[in-house]
Amino acid sequence: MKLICICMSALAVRDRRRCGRVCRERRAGSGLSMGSVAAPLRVLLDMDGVLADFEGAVLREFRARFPTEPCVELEERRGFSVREQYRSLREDLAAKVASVYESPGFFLDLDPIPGALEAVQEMLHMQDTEVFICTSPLQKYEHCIVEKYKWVEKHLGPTFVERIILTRDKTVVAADLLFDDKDTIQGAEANPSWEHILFTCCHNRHVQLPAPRRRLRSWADDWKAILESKRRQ
Ligand SMILES: Cc1cn([C@H]2C[C@H](O)[C@@H](COP(=O)(O)O)O2)c(=O)[nH]c1=O
Ligand SMILES: [Mg+2]
Repeated sequence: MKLICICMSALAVRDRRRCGRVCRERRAGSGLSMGSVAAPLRVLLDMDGVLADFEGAVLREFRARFPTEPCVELEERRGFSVREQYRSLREDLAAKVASVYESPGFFLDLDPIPGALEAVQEMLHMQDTEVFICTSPLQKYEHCIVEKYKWVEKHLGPTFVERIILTRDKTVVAADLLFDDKDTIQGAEANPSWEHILFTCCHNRHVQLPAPRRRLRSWADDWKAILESKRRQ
């Protein structure tokens, strides 16, 4: 059953969030009460590192363009920023690795993460579930932005393009869940409405998550159980 709160007519983000929580509490209880109806579970999916293989492509293209330079193997990746890890190898390698992911065609040609496209399609067709892609463009955004749109159209179809949220600050987007490979997500909103599920990627494998934070190890892991547990909250 689809959930829409009557009090949601006030479209302010904070109101929508409060409303969602109230509705879920009521769903878990004995039934709906006057003034509220069921609201869908809203899921945000990050793109790079969750749907699209940014890290694999950086390494492959870096090796192709700079075959004599040292590089960082995926097993050696630590920390979100590939640029900073290359800088720690040698200062000038930061600009070289940036030139790889800032090149035209880089974002369009990213391979899908195994199982991601199938999971997204399945999620999209789940009842009481809204799926959006929530992705951050590079600061040097010339090719990145249009290629992210084209990637979604190519791999998920033109209607999914309507579901892209492009923002440098994901904390201000209202949702129930955010699947993202970045271990720390900060922004203007100190208490985002979503629960961040850390999607395992080469650079965050070694991060120890404090309870009650949760991970999804891959798209073969039980993402449906995470959605269902959130619905029950
Ligand atoms: C240096 C560096 C940059 N990125 C970029 C790639 C994307 O433009 C954003 C993250 O996008 P997402 O869809 O929110 O994952 O930052 C990166 O991912 N890793 C890096 O090391
Ligand atoms: Mg990411």
